[in-house]
Amino acid sequence: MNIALIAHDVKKEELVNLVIAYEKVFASHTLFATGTTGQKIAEEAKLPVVRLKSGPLGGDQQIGALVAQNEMDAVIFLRDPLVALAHEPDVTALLRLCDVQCIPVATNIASAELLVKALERHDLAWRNVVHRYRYERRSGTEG
Ligand SMILES: O=C(CO)COP(=O)(O)O
Repeated sequence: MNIALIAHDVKKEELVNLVIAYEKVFASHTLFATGTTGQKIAEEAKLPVVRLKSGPLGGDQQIGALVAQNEMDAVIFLRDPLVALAHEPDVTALLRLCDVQCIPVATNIASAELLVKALERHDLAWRNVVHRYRYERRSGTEG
């Protein structure tokens, strides 16, 4: 599964701690993250992360593009609910695309933990069907 991890500055430590606490679960997936979040996860949780641009520089939009292409299976986005950000439109667009594609998205640590437990139980295994279908269409091997 492809999992996107994003956290605003006041929430980065919470997200890193979540990744460390559920390291075994996260280690069995491909992790994507916005720039600074990804750097912290790589350094502190010692897991490989595909790092995209920093959120304010377009990283949220890059993850949004992956969601739009149905390539992202879950998004954990720990937002700071108490400040307005210059790139708020990018944040809103990403969350909207998750709703468009019906991609599970957690925006606080409580729902993030439920999502990780669902991953641990393989509740999202049906997404492999989506990936296989996309692969077959690309390679022209569909039946
Ligand atoms: O701003 C962000 C998401 O909107 C997060 O970006 P960084 O991970 O680069 O701090």
